[in-house]
Amino acid sequence: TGDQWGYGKEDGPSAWHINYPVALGNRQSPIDIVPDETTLDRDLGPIFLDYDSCTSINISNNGHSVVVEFVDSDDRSMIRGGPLDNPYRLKQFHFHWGEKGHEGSEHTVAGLGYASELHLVHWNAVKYRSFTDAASAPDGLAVLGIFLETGDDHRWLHLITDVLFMVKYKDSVTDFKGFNPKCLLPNRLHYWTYLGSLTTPPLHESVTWILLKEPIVVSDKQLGMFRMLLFNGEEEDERKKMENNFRPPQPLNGREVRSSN
Ligand SMILES: NS(=O)(=O)c1ccc(S(=O)(=O)c2ccccc2)s1
Ligand SMILES: [Zn+2]
Repeated sequence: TGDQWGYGKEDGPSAWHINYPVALGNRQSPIDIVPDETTLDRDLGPIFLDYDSCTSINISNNGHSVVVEFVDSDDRSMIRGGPLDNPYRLKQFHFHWGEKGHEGSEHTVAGLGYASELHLVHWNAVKYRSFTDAASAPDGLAVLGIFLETGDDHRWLHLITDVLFMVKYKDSVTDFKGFNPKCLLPNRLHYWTYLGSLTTPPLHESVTWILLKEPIVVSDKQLGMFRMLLFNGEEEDERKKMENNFRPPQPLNGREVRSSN
């Protein structure tokens, strides 16, 4: 089946173009954000996150990351404003991270990576009738990216790290209800935005990226819990720690990166 990609030497980002030629496209993600080269756009309004009625369903290990899924059959958890012409529905969030003491974010800022990056994936349910249809449309997805840097314990991240042992193996899933991702936002919602793609196969060029400038702080210990996860399934002999599940920055190809104030 198509899902034979990974982050190793043989199946990693440099090989993805073989099965996913769009990997060599002109609006690929992530990118290096160079703040001095972004365009301050005064017409860019604030983003609004209406997550108060959000309904988380489960948390799972898909062999590439740990994913929390949400009910997206109505407009109960939305992102709107900023660069978006429509409100977009929250579908899932997941993380990317490195190995102990090394970088792990996907986007970089002036060449510097963060320890990890959280992606909240939303889809345009106004224009498209399903997530799948939206996922391959140029204005189908909006991903809110939040950088994680290491420091003190994050007061709410333990709600996630406490259950990671339940999803240690690929294709494991467990109930995860009542989690509101609002608790993972930084204080200020200033952002950069640009048109890009999924950062994993199928690499669809369907994402309006909204990257918050202010990182959240998590502890090394909390981030270390993510590395207890495995890329492989329980039935496999090999035990590969899930870490370094990030794609490196891709060519900007002349794209504009806009900055809210
Ligand atoms: N890292 S990222 O936020 O860019 C990202 C990669 C894959 C997804 S998806 O699982 O939503 C998805 C979306 C469309 C097709 C298949 C999976 S989101
Ligand atoms: Zn991601």
